[in-house]
Amino acid sequence: MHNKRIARAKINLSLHVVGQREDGYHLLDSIVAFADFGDELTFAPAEKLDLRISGPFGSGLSDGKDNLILRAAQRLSTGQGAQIDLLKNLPVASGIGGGSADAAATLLGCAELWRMPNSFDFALDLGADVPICLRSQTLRMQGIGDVISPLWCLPALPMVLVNSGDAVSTPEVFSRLRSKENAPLGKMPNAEMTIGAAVAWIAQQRNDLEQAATDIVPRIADVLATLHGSGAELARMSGSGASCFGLYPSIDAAEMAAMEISKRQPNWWVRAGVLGD
Ligand SMILES: C[C@@](CO)(OP(=O)(O)O)[C@H](O)COP(=O)(O)OP(=O)(O)OC[C@H]1O[C@@H](n2ccc(N)nc2=O)[C@H](O)[C@@H]1O
Ligand SMILES: Nc1ncnc2c1ncn2[C@@H]1O[C@H](COP(=O)(O)OP(=O)(O)O)[C@@H](O)[C@H]1O
Repeated sequence: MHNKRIARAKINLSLHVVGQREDGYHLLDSIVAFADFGDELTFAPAEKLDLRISGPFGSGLSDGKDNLILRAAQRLSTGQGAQIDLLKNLPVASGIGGGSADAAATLLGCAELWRMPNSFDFALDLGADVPICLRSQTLRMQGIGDVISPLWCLPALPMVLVNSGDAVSTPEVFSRLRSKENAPLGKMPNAEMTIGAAVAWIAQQRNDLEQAATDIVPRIADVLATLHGSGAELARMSGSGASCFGLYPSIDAAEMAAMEISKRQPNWWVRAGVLGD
């Protein structure tokens, strides 16, 4: 009856802002991949909906109705309850979609517990990143997150993810963006690439939110410089920040770099892992 899910961290390998809708939401063109680590959620039968939170980033996160987990469960429930336990391993409000990944894991976990079909046409209302987190696979995201296409050309990518402890508000970053109409993603290769070719192609793309986020949190520039200094072949911010990732030629190189960064910056959150399906 119980079930357990990993809400994998989402990384925007590139994020182009290509326009703005009349309701203020920005149109994106983004390549998204998922890490092999994330928050851990368990779902068990219960009379009512209840959420318990633990883990390194659990304190300060509300376990009330505003938590995306309870919002997702409430939206799906037709009266059923569940005991949901969250081990919050991912930093909050950090551009890696932890809240959206938790919401997506909750929809899947509760649907299994309640023997309901996996059909969540309301997912986008919970957050722009929830539909992609339901897929948790490498993909291209367009529109505001509602247009999703699979991507086969990227190999598994060794990476290090770093957060300096600075939370950034997504709406604030978007509101500071100077140019709202930028070039879309470059032409996509149609055959699977080597790690080197993939990194070279990703390097030609951009994160259009990086400058606006760095204006709010100047330390993002230090995080990027540290990743470059640790041997990353590419370093970039994810989402609206402030987490940044580096890509490396091998998992050994990524693990060595993570150890080196942790030694130099013991207060930063640093994780080595692999991005891909
Ligand atoms: C920017 C992205 C890129 O993957 O990632 P994060 O930085 O959040 O991880 C996402 O689009 C974020 O998705 P999500 O965090 O679910 O956003 P939402 O809760 O729907 O939106 C929060 C607010 O951000 C702004 N917003 C969000 C998405 C978008 N395409 N345009 C926007 O202008 C709006 O002001 C909105 O009210
Ligand atoms: N389960 C949850 N995990 C993380 N954040 C949550 C959750 N529920 C609600 N939130 C709220 O959602 C906002 C965005 O959080 P998050 O998804 O971590 O950001 P981002 O997409 O930038 O990584 C935060 O301000 C946080 O307070």
